[in-house]
Amino acid sequence: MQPSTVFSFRSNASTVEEMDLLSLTFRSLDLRSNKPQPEDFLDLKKQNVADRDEAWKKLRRRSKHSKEEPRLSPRDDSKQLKTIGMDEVAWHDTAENCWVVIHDFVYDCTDFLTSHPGGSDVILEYAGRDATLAFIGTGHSSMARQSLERYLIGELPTEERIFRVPNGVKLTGF
Ligand code: HEM
Repeated sequence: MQPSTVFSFRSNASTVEEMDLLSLTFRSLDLRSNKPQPEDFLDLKKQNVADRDEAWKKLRRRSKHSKEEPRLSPRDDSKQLKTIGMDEVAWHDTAENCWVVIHDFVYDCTDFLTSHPGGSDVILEYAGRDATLAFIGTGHSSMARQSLERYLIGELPTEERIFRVPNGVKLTGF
């Protein structure tokens, strides 16, 4: 029997668009991809709740039959990652010392800041904080997602995670 997991998430999203971005984040994780496809956005723009439900169901069916291996960064699951809490991450919030959290993994992007194609400012805005939604929302390529691995230094403790739980991605209510 699968152990049950309590999943809670608090969000500051107040508009429909923000909520959509939020649910897309979860949805894309549910589909085992870090990046929602353009057609997913089109489907979700539908205002009618019944239409939306149908769109979700279609996406679910697609993910069920997908041959793609489930994978969130990092690739090498056997690598023992250091556990780093948000209280520690928060101290690294400057251009000289810049950590961000994406999908519950902690990245030190200090050396990458000046070479980031999107500029250093956009990352610095999230220095010492969770940058998952921003990272997904700006539509990074698979190359960009892979390059994250180079900066990986740890992961959040289980109780602080939003996106990953010990038995895999656990998302409900969507
Ligand atoms: C360590 C984390 C990050 C890595 C490794 C990374 C990597 C990259 C890469 C490789 C690109 C080139 C385009 C692509 O391949 O998708 C890119 C573009 C971009 N990134 Fe990031 N990124 C990171 C974090 C962020 C964050 C937190 C934001 C916040 C908003 C952001 C915003 C952007 C934007 C706006 C572009 C587009 C630049 C353009 O096309 O002019 N990135 N990033």
